[in-house]
Amino acid sequence: MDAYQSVGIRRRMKRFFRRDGRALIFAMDHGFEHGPTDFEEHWEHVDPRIIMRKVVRAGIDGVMMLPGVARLAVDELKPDTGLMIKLTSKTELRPKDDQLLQSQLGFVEDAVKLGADAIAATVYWGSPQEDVMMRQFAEIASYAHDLGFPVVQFAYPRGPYINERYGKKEDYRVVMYGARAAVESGADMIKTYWTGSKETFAKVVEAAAGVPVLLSGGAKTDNPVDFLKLVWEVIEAGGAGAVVGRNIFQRENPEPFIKALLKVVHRNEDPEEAAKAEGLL
Ligand SMILES: O=C(COP(=O)(O)O)[C@@H](O)[C@H](O)[C@H](O)COP(=O)(O)O
Repeated sequence: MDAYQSVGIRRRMKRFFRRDGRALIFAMDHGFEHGPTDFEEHWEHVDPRIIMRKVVRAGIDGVMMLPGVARLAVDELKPDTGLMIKLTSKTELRPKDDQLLQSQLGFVEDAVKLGADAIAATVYWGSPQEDVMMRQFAEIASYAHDLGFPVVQFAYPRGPYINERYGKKEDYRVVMYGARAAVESGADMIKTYWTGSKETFAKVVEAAAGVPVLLSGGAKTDNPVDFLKLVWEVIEAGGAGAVVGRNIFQRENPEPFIKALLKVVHRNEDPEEAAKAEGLL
C-alpha cells in the first residue's frame, strides 16, 4: 500500500498535468523578482486579479505565484486550476553579486493555508551561494513531501564559474547538469532554460530521467509565432510544457495567445496553424 503522502503527491501533480502528461502554467512572480516595470507595456496586468481572470478564462492548466500575490488572486482561479506557490525569490534591488542567492520569503505552511497544489523553490546551481539554496530546497522539499505536496525546482545554473566554464548559462551541458541536480535533490517537476535547440533540450529531458521538465518562458518575443515555435520544439524534445510569464502578460490580448499555446502543448499543433486558428496571423 502507498503511504498517504505518495497518494497526495500523485493527486496534486494531476492538477497541473493533463492525461497527456503536459501542462501550460502561467507565472506571475515578476513584480517581486524583476520589479513592477515588467508590467509597464500593459499596466492593467499589474493587478493580478485582472490578468489571472484572463488566463483562467483562456483555459490555463496552472498558475505560479508568490504567497502574497496568491492571497490577492486565488479567487479568480477555477477549482481545478493547479496552484503552485513559490517560496523563494530575490529582488533586483540587491547588489548584483547578491542576486546570485534566492532567499526564502514564505513557509510550506503558508502554501498549505493558501490551498497550494505544489510548492516551488529556486536553486541557482553553480552560484557561490549554491550551498544555502541546496539546504533551503532540502528543507522545503522534505517537509512538503511529508505533507503530500509535490515540489518544483527552478533549476537555474548561474554565476561567474558557469560563465567561465561554459560561456553562457544556457549551454545545454550546464542546463542538463542543473536538471540532473534537481532530480537528484528530490524535485518532482523541473523548470529550466531553453538550450537553443530541440536536440539539446532532449538531452536535458533525458538527464531528468522521467521527472517532468518545463520550459522557463523568458523575454517576450515580438512575433507571437516565434514563441509558439519555441514551445513546439520543447514538446517535440519530450518536455512537459512551459511556465510562461512575460509572453502572456506583456501582450495586450493574451487570451488567443494562450489558446494557441494550449494547442501546441496539448495537441502538438503546428505553431503557424495554431496562431492562424486563434486570429494571431
Ligand atoms: O524564474 C524566473 C525569473 O528568471 P530570471 O531570473 O529572469 O531568469 C521567474 O521569475 C519567472 O516566473 C519565469 O522566468 C517565467 O516567466 P517568464 O520568463 O516567462 O517571464
